[in-house]
Amino acid sequence: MKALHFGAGNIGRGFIGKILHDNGYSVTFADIDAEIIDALNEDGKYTVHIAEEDGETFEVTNVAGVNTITDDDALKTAILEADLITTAVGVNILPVIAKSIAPNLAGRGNSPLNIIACENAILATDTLKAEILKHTDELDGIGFPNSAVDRIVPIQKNDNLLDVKVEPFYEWVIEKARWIGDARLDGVTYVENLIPFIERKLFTVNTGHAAIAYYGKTLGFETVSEAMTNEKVEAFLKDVLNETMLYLTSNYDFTEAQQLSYIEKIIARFKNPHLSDDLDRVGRGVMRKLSAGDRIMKPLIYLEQNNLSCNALTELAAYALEFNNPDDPEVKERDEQIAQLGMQEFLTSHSHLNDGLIQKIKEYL
Ligand SMILES: NC(=O)C1=CN([C@@H]2O[C@H](COP(=O)(O)OP(=O)(O)OC[C@H]3O[C@@H](n4cnc5c(N)ncnc54)[C@H](O)[C@@H]3O)[C@@H](O)[C@H]2O)C=CC1
Ligand SMILES: O=P(O)(O)OC[C@H]1O[C@](O)(CO)[C@@H](O)[C@@H]1O
Repeated sequence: MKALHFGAGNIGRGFIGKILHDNGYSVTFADIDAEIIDALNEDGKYTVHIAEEDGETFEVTNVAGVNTITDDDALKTAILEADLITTAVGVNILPVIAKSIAPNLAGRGNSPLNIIACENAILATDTLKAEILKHTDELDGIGFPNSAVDRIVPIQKNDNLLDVKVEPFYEWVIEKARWIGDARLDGVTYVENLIPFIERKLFTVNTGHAAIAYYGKTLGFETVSEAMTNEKVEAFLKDVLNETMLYLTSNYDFTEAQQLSYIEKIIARFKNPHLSDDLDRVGRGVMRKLSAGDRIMKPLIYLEQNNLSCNALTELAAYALEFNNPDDPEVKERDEQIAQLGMQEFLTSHSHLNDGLIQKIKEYL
């Protein structure tokens, strides 16, 4: 069985690649990073290290690379032969990936193919499919299940370029009804209704992480585990997660007790001393994280509209507006837009906030 995975980065190698390998797939990674692609082709394998006391290591073998900029023919072959295509490139890159995939779908045989976007966004596979449909309508026999992926894999530098250190926990949830074919993946949970799982993950793990990153930076911390030693950071994190719990328990069947237990496990993951995760990585892509459907604004808008408590999320929005990382191009974009439009118009057009909420955020700035 053959899989083609776009994005040979942290999640690609440390999570998706490992699961696919464990399921007997040979995995071809497609990426623009020539160094990584060359290393994959030279070594044909890499090692995944589990970040815990006496953590195990796992060899991921039978891997190869395709350079999406220079290897058109190899990319076409990989798409034609694939039983499964996955991505972990960043949701903003999906339109670019769609352009690489679409023209190569014609000519596939009748064997089942599933295409899955593994990004931190709600229904990212739908986004990818809509982009592919802009270039082709030959999608017969292709499944497009949405999915939710959860495993913390920090940016890292290892002696071997391909090796990757990951936290022990992982969860990959896939929409059952849209999966084509009988061959299911082990290590993956298939569900009828994915939305509650995606939102629970996005508005707990990712909103929580954003709270640590954006508030932790204001206190001078550099990494998540460092920031989590500070009582004020942990208290703020819990306030934020109590508010997203209100959102989640109001919209889905999760009980408060279930959500509190989920939160407790996630806070323990954030405290993992064997992982060094930069606050700058966790806060990256600030325009995306300030957008209306993402981890801060979606629960905030709902809670405010329903007169539910949302002070901590309001404060978090203010920290996100002040987050400073000169290496994040979206920080520059945010600042340019705020300078051009003014804060009021920026939050109205980009984050879809009403005047009352904007006023409350301004009180924290
Ligand atoms: N790192 C983490 O802990 C988690 C990340 N995610 C999500 O997974 C996705 C990837 O994140 P990471 O692996 O951390 O990022 P990363 O930056 O380590 O990897 C992304 C890879 O995509 C490649 N890429 C960029 N443009 C491309 C293109 N046009 N064609 C092919 N490859 C291209 C990059 O060269 C890079 O190797 C993001 O959507 C992120 O939100 C989800 C869960 C956990
Ligand atoms: O990858 P994004 O969406 O920029 O956000 C970083 C977040 O994603 C993760 O990498 C994994 O869920 C978290 O570590 C963090 O909350």
